[in-house]
Amino acid sequence: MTKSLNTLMNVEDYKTLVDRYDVFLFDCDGVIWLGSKVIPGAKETIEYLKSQGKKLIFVTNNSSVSRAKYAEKFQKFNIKVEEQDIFSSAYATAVYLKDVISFDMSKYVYPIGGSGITDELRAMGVKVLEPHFPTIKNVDDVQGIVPDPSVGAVVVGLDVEINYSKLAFAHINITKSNALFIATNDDSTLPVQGLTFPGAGSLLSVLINSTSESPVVMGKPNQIMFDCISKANNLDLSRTLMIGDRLDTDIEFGTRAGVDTLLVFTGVTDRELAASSPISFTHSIQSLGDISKLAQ
Ligand SMILES: O=C(O)[C@H](O)[C@H](O)COP(=O)(O)O
Ligand SMILES: [Mg+2]
Repeated sequence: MTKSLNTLMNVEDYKTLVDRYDVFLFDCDGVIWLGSKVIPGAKETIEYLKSQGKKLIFVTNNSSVSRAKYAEKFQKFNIKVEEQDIFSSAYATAVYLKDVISFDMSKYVYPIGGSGITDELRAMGVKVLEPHFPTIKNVDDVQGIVPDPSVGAVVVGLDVEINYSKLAFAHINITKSNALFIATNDDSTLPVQGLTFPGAGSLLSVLINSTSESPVVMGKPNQIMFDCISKANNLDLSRTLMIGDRLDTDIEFGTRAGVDTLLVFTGVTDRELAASSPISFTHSIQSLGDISKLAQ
């Protein structure tokens, strides 16, 4: 017997949902947008929830840009979101280094990923290493990549410009410089318009395999992300809802935090996967945009 998807079907269901919660935690990729395309109705739903006095917080595992750049991305869709209401895995990484493990700030972090990691680390006073190794063109050049004792941590996130030199430098510092091995997130895939591509977790698997080390992972479903949110917001967990498209990150994140969850089918999860997965969720809905029917 396949499990019930508890799908919200009509405006009565949507109204009951909206009245039930005061705080809405939104995943971004696959819920609000797919790459550069906003999900139809998502903007209107966000505006409707704001008009109802709800607290909206955005929680993304995507470390490619900073919270400030995400606020600009929302603005591009004409959605006004304050930077302090956006929590990303890159920000959680910076908090972890500075406030959780008291990272040796005389050391550098070597980042594999987008500007989000560099910007958030630097904003927290963490030094970021500018790559100074050769981009190697053949296997004989690889000895030009040597451990750098000033590297105290390697941080790995989604990097659309990944290459062997970056992986080799990260590998040699994790294995020879005793550098901490940290991942912003380990999502296996990245949802784009109707497709999925290799995610941060798939890139990460190269280094997990080569170093035989397991990274400390910052993003959903891990506690550090929720600690960042609850430190900045006084949440009533019984009136908080986590909305996401991925079962093993978003839904698991909400469940571990003790809040209800709403699964959407506009990202990486379809009904078949949801029905067969052992991961349970409180409600499901085809799209976040459906809730905007309450505004009509
Ligand atoms: O590969 C990745 O990094 C993830 O697919 C992507 O970042 C997920 O972002 P989210 O759905 O948490 O906004
Ligand atoms: Mg997502």
